[in-house]
Amino acid sequence: MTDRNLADWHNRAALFEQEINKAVIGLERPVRLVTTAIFARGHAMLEGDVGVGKTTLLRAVARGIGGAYERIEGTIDLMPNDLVYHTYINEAGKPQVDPGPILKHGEELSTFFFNEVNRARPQVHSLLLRVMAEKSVTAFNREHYFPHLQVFADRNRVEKDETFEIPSAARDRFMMELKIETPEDPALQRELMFNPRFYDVDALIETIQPGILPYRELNEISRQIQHHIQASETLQNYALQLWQATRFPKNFSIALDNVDMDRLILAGASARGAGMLMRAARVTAWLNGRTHVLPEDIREIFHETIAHRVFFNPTYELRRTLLAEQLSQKILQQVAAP
Ligand SMILES: Nc1ncnc2c1ncn2[C@@H]1O[C@H](COP(=O)(O)OP(=O)(O)OP(=O)(O)O)[C@@H](O)[C@H]1O
Repeated sequence: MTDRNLADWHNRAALFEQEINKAVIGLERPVRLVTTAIFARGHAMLEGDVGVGKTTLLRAVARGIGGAYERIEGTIDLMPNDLVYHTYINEAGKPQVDPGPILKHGEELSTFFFNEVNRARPQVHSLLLRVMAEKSVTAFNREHYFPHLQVFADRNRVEKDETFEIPSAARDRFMMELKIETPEDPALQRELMFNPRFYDVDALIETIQPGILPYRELNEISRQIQHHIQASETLQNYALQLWQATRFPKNFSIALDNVDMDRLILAGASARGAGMLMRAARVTAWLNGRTHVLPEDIREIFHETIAHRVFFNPTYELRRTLLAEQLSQKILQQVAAP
């Protein structure tokens, strides 16, 4: 792949973001983060209330990259097999087995949206984990591969009844956790409320130019970006310090109000998490038009790639969202950028 190719992909990425921002409004930052995850080939957890545009965003993404899109609802009675196949009585009155949402598009599956993932049972989470990590499942006596698959999940954060928290290991496999919120700008709120364009999602998605980022080429372009975008030794030292600060915040004089810093952290970010931080930072540098990562590229994606990997003592877990935000902020404040 040549520099010209990368430059061409850079233009395509800009067009892609522009098109997605036509379908969902006021979500420029989440759209940038999702674009980053796409080029870093990472899965993402979306956090947001109902009806804030998550499905619209992901359908727009699927149209922008091409390939097949599937969405599944997490429910308490969902079984792992429901993802793989479904059985029913066909018109001839005979039992029939059809491939389920994961299998039915084969290698064309590019975007899989697991809505309300915390309503599904742990057995379902473990299947999802395997699909995310290995991009394959075993079914009908053979292995099925999904080399272009990217998983997006959404966690219902309003209702906690009958929910199953995603285990730490599963959360670590998500490259990012990002917030999707209703825009605060009154002009955008007026648009969403009164412009009929936003009432019909199917028509809205149709307006997006299809296949701007051909999904079959994303793995290769992602590899090229990781090789092409440099991280100097000084930058590496900075990134290492940030990682250490998630493990031993006290060593960096990080203190949060009303928190015993000796007890806050059960485990800091994993090595996988630290690697994902740099993968995302390289893509951010590339999207920002650079050939070298700068501290600001890391800072741009630090919270979304790292906060969900830091495990708090159970006494602090209840206040996780707030504490995680404060911790990220303090780390970025206290670790001196070169
Ligand atoms: N920021 C936004 N930009 C464009 N449309 C939006 C936005 N927020 C909400 N909508 C509109 O609100 C409706 C619901 O959006 P959508 O189905 O994408 O939400 P959701 O977050 O996936 O909700 P749920 O979790 O209930 O499925 C759609 O008609 C969508 O066009």
